[in-house]
Amino acid sequence: MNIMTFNTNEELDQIAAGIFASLIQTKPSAVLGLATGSTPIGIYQELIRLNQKGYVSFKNVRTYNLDEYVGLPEGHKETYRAFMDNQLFNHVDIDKANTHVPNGMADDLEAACKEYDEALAKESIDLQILGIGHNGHIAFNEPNSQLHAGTHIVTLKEDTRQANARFFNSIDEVPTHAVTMGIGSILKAKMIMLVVRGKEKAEIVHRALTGPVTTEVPASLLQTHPNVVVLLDKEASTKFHG
Ligand SMILES: N[C@@H]1[C@@H](O)[C@H](O)[C@@H](COP(=O)(O)O)O[C@@H]1O
Repeated sequence: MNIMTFNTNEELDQIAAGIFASLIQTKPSAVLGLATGSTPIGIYQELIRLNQKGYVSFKNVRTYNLDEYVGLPEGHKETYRAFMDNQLFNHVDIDKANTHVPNGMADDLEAACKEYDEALAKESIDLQILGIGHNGHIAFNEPNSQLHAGTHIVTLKEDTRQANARFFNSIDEVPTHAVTMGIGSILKAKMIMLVVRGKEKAEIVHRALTGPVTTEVPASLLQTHPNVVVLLDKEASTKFHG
């Protein structure tokens, strides 16, 4: 596992976006696994800049997002579809038909999960970007005695809802459920980029990457993947330097 620490968020964003850009330059029809949350925003901004300057084109790129809230109405600004449109897709030359976000509004959510898995089964994600939750979750795979391999519906933990409440008017508006890609699909990606920022994540990222591999810390499963690059800001990296 390759762990890199950056003094500034700008440097982290540039290197991370550079890894995406060089993949797309060598493989214009690359398949990207994308994430939401505050962590990837700076990286997406850098990708927008590279796209607008003509260094990289998303014309033939296909994307699959990790997760989506259940029950938010279409167009709600906190749906992960709206997040992706606003933070990346609306600003680059990607064909929206090539962008995929799990459907959290389907009448039959189980069928929608199955459909997402069928689409994923036909693809091979070249590069998957991940953030980490305060409790060690990746996507919305919450700590548990067992984890799911495929796309499934999850009940969000209270601490996850609290952490995400900052994007809503109040905690009561934060959905109680989500649809998430499973750990199996995430680990199938050819390369995984885990990005972690901030001192409040220093402990959990250290535990996930150096502690026991356990479903109680879903990100610890990344230790079993052969090609993970970890990008940390200074504050998130403190436990690695003693
Ligand atoms: N489902 C998302 C995750 O994919 C994300 O990695 C995590 C961390 O979010 P942030 O980057 O805002 O700290 O929270 C959310 O719950």
